[in-house]
Amino acid sequence: MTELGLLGPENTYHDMARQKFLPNVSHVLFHSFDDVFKALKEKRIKKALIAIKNNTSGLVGDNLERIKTSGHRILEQFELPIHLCLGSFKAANIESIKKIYSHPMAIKETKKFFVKYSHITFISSTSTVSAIHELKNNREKNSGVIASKEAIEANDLMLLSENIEDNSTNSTTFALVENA
Ligand SMILES: O=C(O)C(=O)Cc1ccccc1
Repeated sequence: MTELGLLGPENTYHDMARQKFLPNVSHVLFHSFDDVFKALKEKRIKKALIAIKNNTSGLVGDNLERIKTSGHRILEQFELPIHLCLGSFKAANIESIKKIYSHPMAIKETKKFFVKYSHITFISSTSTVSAIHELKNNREKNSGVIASKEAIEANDLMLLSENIEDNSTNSTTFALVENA
């Protein structure tokens, strides 16, 4: 059985938390929180690393509620500073961006930054890195993503703006959860 399951693909904030706090632990990356919870319930993974709350934007979906109602045990909690960046497929300036893909938490944590760009439509993805993949697959010129600098650079996108999080102390708490 694999030791740990978490939200992927490679270079999500979950993956960055894993690298920082649980390096050298065998792991498998899943496409959605639903898939992580399912694998934990079916005992395909021993533990899961799941984001539960952000210090300014509050709860991460219903993850904490799901952990509690499933009777899973929280073994440890880790806090990761979250710095968000704006990336695009082609060199562009922010004024030309019409559509932005990202995970709902990343969209929430940059709301103030985008207030003056009221023409932008936001589209939810299952993770910041899935958002990058959608953008790349569609080869969309006037679209952007909100993701980490690491994920934007690893996927060869243009970095348009760094540290766009509304709160400079932005951080997320990740729970290490065991199927109990
Ligand atoms: O989409 C990701 O990269 C995640 O790991 C989920 C997430 C998104 C934004 C802040 C914290 C976690």
